[in-house]
Formats: sequence, C-alpha cells, structure tokens
Amino acid sequence: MAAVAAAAGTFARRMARSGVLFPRSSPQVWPQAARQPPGLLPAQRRAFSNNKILVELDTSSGVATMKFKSPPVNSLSLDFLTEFCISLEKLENDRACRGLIITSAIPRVFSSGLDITEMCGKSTEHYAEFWRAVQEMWIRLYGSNLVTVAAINGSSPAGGCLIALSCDYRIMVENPKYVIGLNEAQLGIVAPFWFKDTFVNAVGHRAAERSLQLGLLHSVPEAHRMGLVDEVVPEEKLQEKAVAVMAQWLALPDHARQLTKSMMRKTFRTLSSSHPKTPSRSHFQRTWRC
Ligand SMILES: CC/C=C\C/C=C\CCCC/C=C/C(=O)SCCNC(=O)CCNC(=O)[C@H](O)C(C)(C)COP(=O)(O)OP(=O)(O)OC[C@H]1O[C@@H](n2cnc3c(N)ncnc32)[C@H](O)[C@@H]1OP(=O)(O)O
Repeated sequence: MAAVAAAAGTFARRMARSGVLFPRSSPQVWPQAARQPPGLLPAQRRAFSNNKILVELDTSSGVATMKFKSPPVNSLSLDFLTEFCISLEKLENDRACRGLIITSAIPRVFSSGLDITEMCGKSTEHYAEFWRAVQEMWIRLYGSNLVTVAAINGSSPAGGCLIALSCDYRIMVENPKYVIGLNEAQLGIVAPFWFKDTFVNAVGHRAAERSLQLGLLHSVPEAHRMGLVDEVVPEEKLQEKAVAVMAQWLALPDHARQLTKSMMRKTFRTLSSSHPKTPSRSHFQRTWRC
C-alpha cells in the first residue's frame, strides 16, 4: 500500500514538473467554438513535441493531431504514458482545442501495447508507478471532453487496442497484415476489468466473451464486422476520413455532446476514485517469468 502511495506521488510529481495540473477530479466543459484571444493575430497552427509524441493543433478547426513516434513499436513505457498524459492535459487546457485525432508515425504499428520490459525485473515501487500511469492514461483518455478519433494505421494489440477503444470513433487502415484486439489471454495474463468493460462497450458481451477468452487478434475486416472499429479505409484516405468524422462530431454543441459522453462513460469514475490494487511484484514475475 505504501508503494502504491509512493508511486502515486512520483507520477504526480512527473506531471507537476510538466506544469500540468494534476489530478483533475471532474470533467470540464469547454466553450462551443474554438476561440482566439482578442487583439492577437490568429496563429493557425501550434505544435509541441517530446521524444515519444508529436502534437499539432490547427487552431482554425480546433482539431489536434497526436502522433506516436516511439520506435520500434510505440510500446507504452512509463515515459510514454507520462508524455501521453501531459500532452492530453495540455490540449484539454487549451481553449482552442475541441477534438483530437490519435495516430502513429511508426510504419505498420499503431501501438504494441504496454511495454513488456516495464513489467520485468523492476522494483515494487516501479510496478506501482507504472500501473498507476497505465490507469491514468485510460482515465484521462476515456474521460476526455475532447472528441477523440483513433486513426489506426497499423497493428494495435492489447494496450494499443485499449487506446483505440477509449476514443469516440475508430477508423482503421485496410491491410491484411494489421491486427487489433485484446490478446492478453494468449500471453497468459488477464485483461483488467476496465480493459474488458471498454471492449464490451464497443462489441457487446458475446463477441467480447469469445474474443477475450481466446485472446484473439482480429484482422481488419473482422474487427469492422464485430464493431471493434467503426470504419475501414485505404491508407491514403485515413487522414481525410478522420478529419471528416471529426467535423461531423464537432458540428454539435460541445456542452450537449460532452455531457452525453460523460453520462455514457460514467463508470470510469469508479476506477478514478478508487485506483485498484497494483499487481504485486510476484504476480509480474510469475506472469512474465522474469
Ligand atoms: C497484472 C500484473 C501482473 C502481470 C501482468 C498481468 C496483467 C497486467 C497487464 C494486463 C494488460 C496488458 C496489456 C498489454 O498491452 S501487454 C503487451 C501486449 N503486446 C503484445 O502482445 C504485442 C507484441 N508485439 C507484437 O505483436 C509485434 O511486435 C507488433 C506490435 C505487431 C509489431 O511487429 P513487428 O513490426 O514485426 O515488430 P517486432 O515484433 O519485430 O518487434 C520489434 C521490436 O519491438 C519489441 N516489442 C514488441 N512489442 C513490444 C512490447 N509490447 N513491449 C516492449 N517491446 C516490444 C520486440 O521485442 C522487438 O524488439 P527487438 O529488440 O527484438 O528488436
């Protein structure tokens, strides 16, 4: 328990060093239209970057694009998760931003999921901090007031699939080599209940039961058929489609859409208010044999 508390403190300090407020306990409601401060020349584009993620915000449309750029496979390390939360928080605090498109700058991979090297041979405190960061990523993204669109341009197993599932809409590139799903059971581990719930919310109970028990990674057409992704497009159409979908969602009044989203996703507050126990060191070691 002390380790969990220490990890919470460490993660909070990482976020605080970035200048980001932490944590935010309740959803914020943003103005309906992107606004420029009066008297300033409108800067059409703003960008910020770290060594894991690139973010570009088009202030005229209010749409930001977040590109994962952590070779080789955009695995979700503690550093990646921290940078993700910082970037998302910056966008949420930017009154010019109303929507977020998440995609990958790495060819053929959206995200390979949790970084397996973070779950081997580390201290109890590290596991606790890592796990806290995984939860925080999901809480912030699933509960975000922004319109979130996943533009999935590569394979997206396990934690990568969770990121896509946490968005409001998923568009995936048609490619016979790409797969998506929660394959934890294949790895001999169990997807946490909040992974499972997010999956069930997208595909329904029966499809989720089969897919999760078998740890299936689905082809793109199969993922589309079962509702795991909403749309499938050729690679060259991905960005255009993501922008079009975003425009459709942003055409609604923010407050009505945000409150509806918050109502539909209210279960996330359960986890938010009571972070479940961090898996023990022996659990990690047993699972990954390290
Ligand atoms: C609870 C606590 C106790 C125990 C754990 C139990 C539960 C908690 C966790 C539950 C939730 C877990 C969620 C997860 O996300 S686990 C991670 C699951 N991810 C995967 O299974 C993906 C594995 N990777 C792939 O399938 C392929 O790599 C991928 C993404 C399709 C890309 O293929 P390709 O382009 O061919 O690239 P390579 O396979 O050659 O990989 C290149 C390079 O990257 C390394 N790598 C791949 N995935 C990961 C990863 N997830 N973490 C870290 N590193 C990864 C791979 O080893 C290669 O490295 P190398 O040094 O050999 O070049």
